[in-house]
Amino acid sequence: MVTASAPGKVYLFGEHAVVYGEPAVPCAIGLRASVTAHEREGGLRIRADDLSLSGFTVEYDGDSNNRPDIDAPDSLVEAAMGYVDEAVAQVRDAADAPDAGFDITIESEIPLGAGLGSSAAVAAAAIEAGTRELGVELPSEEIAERAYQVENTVQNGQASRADTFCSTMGGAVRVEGEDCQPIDSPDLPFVIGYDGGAGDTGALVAGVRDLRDQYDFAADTVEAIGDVVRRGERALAAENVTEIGKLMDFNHGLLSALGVSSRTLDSMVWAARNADGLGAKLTGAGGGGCIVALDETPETLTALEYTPGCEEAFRAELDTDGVRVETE
Ligand SMILES: Nc1ncnc2c1ncn2[C@@H]1O[C@H](COP(=O)(O)OP(=O)(O)O)[C@@H](O)[C@H]1O
Ligand SMILES: C[C@@](O)(CCOP(=O)(O)O)CC(=O)O
Ligand SMILES: [Mg+2]
Repeated sequence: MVTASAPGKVYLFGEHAVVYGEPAVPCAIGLRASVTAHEREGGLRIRADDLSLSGFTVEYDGDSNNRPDIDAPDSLVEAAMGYVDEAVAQVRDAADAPDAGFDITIESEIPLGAGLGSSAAVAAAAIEAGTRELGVELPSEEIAERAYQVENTVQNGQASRADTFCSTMGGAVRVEGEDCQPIDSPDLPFVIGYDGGAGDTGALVAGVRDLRDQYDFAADTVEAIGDVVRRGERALAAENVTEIGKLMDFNHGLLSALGVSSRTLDSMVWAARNADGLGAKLTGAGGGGCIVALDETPETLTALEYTPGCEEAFRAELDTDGVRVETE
């Protein structure tokens, strides 16, 4: 039996635009997902008590015609189980063990569908745990690449390597197309606001793609996000936190223009701005979930706690530890 864990992340800059080849800078944070894999005689049994479908436990054999019998719409169940299914497919492929069966248990501190990269963390941790359980040790680059394949399949061929590379490597990273690099970052005073909601990553990515196809100015907006990221990288290298904050504000405006913000995400961003934080933006796919702000003082955290629609506000730190084996 092997347990592996991987961190969630916030996007300092560049989500959505990264899907179209612009650069992005996500940063791993100290909230983790843990996956335990135990080899069994064929089939798959998955226990995922943190999964938001009313804490169900499912048992099924991995046959797509034989879905778990639970009281939730099929599309929701399929989207929810997709990441684990695909991660197990990657494990079987990597270990050249097409018939390997597993008991998988997932425990996670990362809110689901909230822009903190729970899917990437679950995928990376599941691939590490599953392959180790079969006696195969993958280099971290391969775990990242296989976790990306998981996201790309579940998001219908519309994913970037940003979340999965960040979760696998830890720390701050820069991703542009296939070019993925760890980068230096000062300790940034992240404050996260969470509205208790979730967005559907695949649908939000598809919405931006449609806008981009329909309007030149939407395509220009995606490119403008790329420009913000390039300026952001320079600010990060210069450890100019004030400039990083200003660019985060700009990045949020552009994401809003692309239709991926929401009333509560906007309220939380404005609460952070009114509290004189250094900058704030939604993180991840959007639609609902989390914003990330920068503030060294307690003001933003307090303001978010009093913002209608904000369910939880907390500080987070850059976590330099990527995917790791916890017990073997
Ligand atoms: N604790 C968990 N247990 C099982 N699956 C999980 C867990 N956390 C995340 N997942 C998977 O990740 C999906 C959410 O990923 P996504 O929509 O990309 O949002 P995000 O990555 O922003 O959290 C869930 O539907 C589920 O498939
Ligand atoms: C919108 C996107 O750029 C990030 C999605 O992040 P998350 O799954 O919401 O944490 C999609 C991607 O890069 O695959
Ligand atoms: Mg995700």
